[in-house]
Amino acid sequence: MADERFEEYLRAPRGHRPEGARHGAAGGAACGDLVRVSVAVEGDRVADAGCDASGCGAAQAAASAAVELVRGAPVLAAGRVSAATIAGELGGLSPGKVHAAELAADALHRALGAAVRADGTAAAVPGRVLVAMSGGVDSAVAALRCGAAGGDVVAVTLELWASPENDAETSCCSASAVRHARALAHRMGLAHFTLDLRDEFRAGVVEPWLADHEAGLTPNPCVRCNGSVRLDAMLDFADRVGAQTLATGHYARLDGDGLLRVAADPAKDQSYVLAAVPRSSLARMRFPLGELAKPQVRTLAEDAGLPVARKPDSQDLCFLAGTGRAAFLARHGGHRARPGDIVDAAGRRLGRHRGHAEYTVGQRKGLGLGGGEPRYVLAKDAATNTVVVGAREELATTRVRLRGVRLNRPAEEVETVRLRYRSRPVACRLDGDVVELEEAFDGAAPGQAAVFMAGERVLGHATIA
Ligand SMILES: Nc1ncnc2c1ncn2[C@@H]1O[C@H](COP(=O)(O)OP(=O)(O)OP(=O)(O)O)[C@@H](O)[C@H]1O
Repeated sequence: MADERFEEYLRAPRGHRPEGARHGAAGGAACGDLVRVSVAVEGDRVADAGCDASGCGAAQAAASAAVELVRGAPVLAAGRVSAATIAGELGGLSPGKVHAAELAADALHRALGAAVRADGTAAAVPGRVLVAMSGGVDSAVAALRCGAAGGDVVAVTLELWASPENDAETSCCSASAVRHARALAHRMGLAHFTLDLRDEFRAGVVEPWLADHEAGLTPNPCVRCNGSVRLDAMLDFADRVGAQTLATGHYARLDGDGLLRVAADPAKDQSYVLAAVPRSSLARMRFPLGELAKPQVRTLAEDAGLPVARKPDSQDLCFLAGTGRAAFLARHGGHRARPGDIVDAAGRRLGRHRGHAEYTVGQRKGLGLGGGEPRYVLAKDAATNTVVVGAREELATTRVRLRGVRLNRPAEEVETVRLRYRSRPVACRLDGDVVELEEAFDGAAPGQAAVFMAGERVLGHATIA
């Protein structure tokens, strides 16, 4: 029986390209199998689907099975089709051939995500919530909590950046992070969609980050990404699957009047990196972890039997994982590490640096200046390619110039400012594009976000000039 179904799919491949379809591919030279799936979406259904595959018979049969499973189905049902569903449709696959079902699922989900993003429309369904699932424990528990609260949960994962040298787990055929997240969502019984935001992420986050480094700044790409790239894309996608709200695994809270508020667990608080999210977007967002501490989140995951309960937290910028900042700058920015002088505030030459972009204001280690008094980076001058260093006291500042000030409340209401992620708020007075600090702050770095607070509430943000 199993063989019959396999043979039937092999004999009659679903090999056409429907009009208006979006395409997704998986596989390639590295594994010898290539699967392409095409999906056309109208409203909230898969109007038509087709495929073409080359390589082993299993890949061809799996592609046709994937097509058969989604053709005419509601998009949410298509979002539940997993590699296991495809293998099941073929009557089961031997361990050596499961790879074919995984390729077909990857190609299907690339096509499906693109088609729903471009052409999907759905009436808002009360209680439906789109959950941003990265494959980590936080967003998985966010999804659990939405479900426990009666939500009709749909999951989405963004493919933001994939290159072999910084995604150590990238399989031969697909970004493994997306595949993990999909497997987790399916295990939780959720429909899952993949959004390919690689172009937007490169243009809107990575390129500006590279340019800011060249200009001698210390950018915070997460603030920019949340503020204008990934949340926008997911909110738009939420509309297309009938979800009125978007939940994430960020540690933050929302105030009664729609402003952002710090998380109950100060050690995990992420309100700083969400500070640039417009109020209109916040109105549609939910942060189900805002009242929880990380150990509680892990316990909830364990109780639910989630395999990611003990998964370590991500430590670095998502696109830097597995590679160093300097190597990334060199490879992607065409950044030529031009050595230059390390000088003191009076311009005296104290040593050489490897390239100013590799240093950050406030840095002490790695300056290679030998013994003596500890020295800190005070400033970087891209024009003269110098790094200025000095004693710790010289880092201290009480007046910070800003650009791009955005406020949700009058400036007079601002009580404190945070000048770096994870730094504590400093009492201040905001006056136009200058913030006067009531106590000195060490190492305000041009390019970082300044986040204005009143008590626990986030009132606005700017960039340190
Ligand atoms: N690639 C992605 N696709 C979809 N959502 C994402 C993605 N990356 C992050 N998110 C969302 O943003 C939240 C915060 O992202 P962050 O990078 O801080 O993850 P995290 O704290 O490691 O969370 P997690 O444990 O869920 O990975 C995540 O919990 C998730 O909701």
